[in-house]
Amino acid sequence: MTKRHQTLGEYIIENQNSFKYSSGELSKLINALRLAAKVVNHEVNKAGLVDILGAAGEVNIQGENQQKLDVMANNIFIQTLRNREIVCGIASEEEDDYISINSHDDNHQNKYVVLIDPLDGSSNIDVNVSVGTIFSVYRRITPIGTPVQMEDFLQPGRNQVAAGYIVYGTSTMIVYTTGDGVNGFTLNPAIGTFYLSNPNMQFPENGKIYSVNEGNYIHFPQGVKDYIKYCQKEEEDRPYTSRYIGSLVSDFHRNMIKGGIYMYPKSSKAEEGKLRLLYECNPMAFLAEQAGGKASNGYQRILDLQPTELHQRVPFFCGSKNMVTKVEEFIQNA
Ligand SMILES: O=P(O)(O)OC[C@H]1O[C@](O)(COP(=O)(O)O)[C@@H](O)[C@@H]1O
Ligand SMILES: [Mg+2]
Ligand SMILES: [Mg+2]
Repeated sequence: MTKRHQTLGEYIIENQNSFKYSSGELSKLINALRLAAKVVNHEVNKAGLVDILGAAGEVNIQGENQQKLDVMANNIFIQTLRNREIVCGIASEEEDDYISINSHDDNHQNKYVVLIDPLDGSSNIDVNVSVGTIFSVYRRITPIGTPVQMEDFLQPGRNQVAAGYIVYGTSTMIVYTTGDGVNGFTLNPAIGTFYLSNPNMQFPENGKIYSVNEGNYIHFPQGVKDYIKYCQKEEEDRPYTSRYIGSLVSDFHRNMIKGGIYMYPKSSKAEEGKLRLLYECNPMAFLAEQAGGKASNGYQRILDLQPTELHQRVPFFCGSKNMVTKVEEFIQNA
């Protein structure tokens, strides 16, 4: 007799008291993200049938051509969080500036800010390869009763109270942490319910997979080049396998299950790399550490970096603890 998996709704209720600020608000917030995830999942699944593939015709603050699904996912997450009236501010990869949201009593009573990458892996949208959504949640640090400020968003990653991602792949999953381990829930599309499928997810300390866009190899710093050569060498448990989907969420998810490292280094083409600290690196770093893994910019723990801008980029090395330590050694000794 198969064990009935707990639903996400049941899990949220059962565990809300283990959250140190427990007041039910964070549970409402996770529930709102769950709803938005289902709506986006529905759109992603039928993307080829309706006119939501391709570019939207706008360029976002990153200088990237926004895809129609980037814009759609952005609108769905922002609208759903706004409607639930539990956040005082939202920042998104697809929005130039943060959005201030007032509580229904017009008195700025909401406590949480959310930072999102509404559609991660945009280059894979049109080619039916898995994509995702990434979210990061903080308690505001400016006084309740006043409008949200930029400093509420520019907090170091270690202050996150929740983080997670949704992967729209062969199955749709929501994977998140509230600082008490990482759990994965799979959507049963027939009934629209997420079930606990991957309790207490853990990064193996060592792995045999490295994920990096080797097309940029000649532009990488010497230490990174040396580490890639180390991964490819016929020696001990190597060579490792190269796997790169080109969607951070999907590469991270695979590496967390099988053991591996994801790297988006700086290069002579991109001084700070490509990934955004606030809504890509910080949430994935929080998840990684909660799952026994590690995340660094090559020199420093990602979660200890002090953000200075909403859309700043940082070099990113994340995954199995011993693999991240190894690449740091190569970078720092180069
Ligand atoms: O094509 P590249 O340069 O290898 O970049 C791929 C990386 O960029 C990203 O697509 C950036 O995220 P967005 O799609 O949200 O902009 C990551 O998901 C992925 O790992
Ligand atoms: Mg992204
Ligand atoms: Mg994106």
